[in-house]
Amino acid sequence: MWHRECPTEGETVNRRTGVSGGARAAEALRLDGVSKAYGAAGNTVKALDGVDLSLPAGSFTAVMGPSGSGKTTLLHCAAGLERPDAGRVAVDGAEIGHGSEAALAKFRRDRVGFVFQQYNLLPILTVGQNVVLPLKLAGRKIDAARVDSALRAVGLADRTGDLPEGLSGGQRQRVAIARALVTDPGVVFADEPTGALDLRSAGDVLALLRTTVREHGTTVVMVTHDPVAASYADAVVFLADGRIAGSLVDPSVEAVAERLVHLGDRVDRHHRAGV
Ligand SMILES: Nc1ncnc2c1ncn2[C@@H]1O[C@H](COP(=O)(O)OP(=O)(O)OP(=O)(O)O)[C@@H](O)[C@H]1O
Repeated sequence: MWHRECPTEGETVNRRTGVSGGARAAEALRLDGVSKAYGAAGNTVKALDGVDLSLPAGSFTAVMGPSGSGKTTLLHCAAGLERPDAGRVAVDGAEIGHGSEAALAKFRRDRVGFVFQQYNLLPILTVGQNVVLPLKLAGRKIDAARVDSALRAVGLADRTGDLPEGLSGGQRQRVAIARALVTDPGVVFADEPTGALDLRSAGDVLALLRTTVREHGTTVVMVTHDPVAASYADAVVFLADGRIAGSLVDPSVEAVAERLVHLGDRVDRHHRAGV
């Protein structure tokens, strides 16, 4: 979809953990003709309409668009949380198949990380236990050094034994980022990760995501409504009416805001015209 210097095959292999083995694809995420509709026959909403997208490994992409344009549906289909009606999705070179729910769950556990607006930490587990959870669920070896390294990366190594309730919103989101990173996923999907945070904590979380991409070669795809949040990304992909409506590389806040206004105009015109 957009281009920047793309690492060669295998170059990003576990740069974060320094663990060798298992080449990483140069293309972190690929969608070909992905469509998804909701509702019963005769009353369907086309949430995604033939979306093609290709994102390089080690990139930070924001997905933006008017309300109802399909951002969350795109994220869910790309992350294997929902099955598209048509088209193909590949994460880190592996296609999400048409297998069972269990196969889809395994795909998610092995290949993707999630960061949600409301953090989704388990309140009865400590910070360390929350971060270790994806490794446990994936049946992987519980590597204390890996958990420690993920918590150090987000600046919370000294809070391992604390419960989430003792942390601020920004700190909880940083724990959620550590939890997303601990399995070294092909792509981290973040849905409005700063939506519940004050400006300063939001800035910290966005800077952390950007550092993770820059220094560790992680690939991040973030849905946001906020042009300031989007300006932290390498590129913005715009959606309108379930279709890709353009992209912006090295986005400034002003350029993003301007595009959004025009997308809104376009959607209004479509609706007025009954399209
Ligand atoms: N589970 C569902 N059942 C029915 N319709 C749905 C469902 N999920 C999404 N839709 C519809 O699909 C379209 C796209 O929704 P989606 O949530 O992907 O948009 P969005 O861009 O993320 O919106 P927002 O910015 O408001 O969160 C909307 O018209 C929405 O009403």
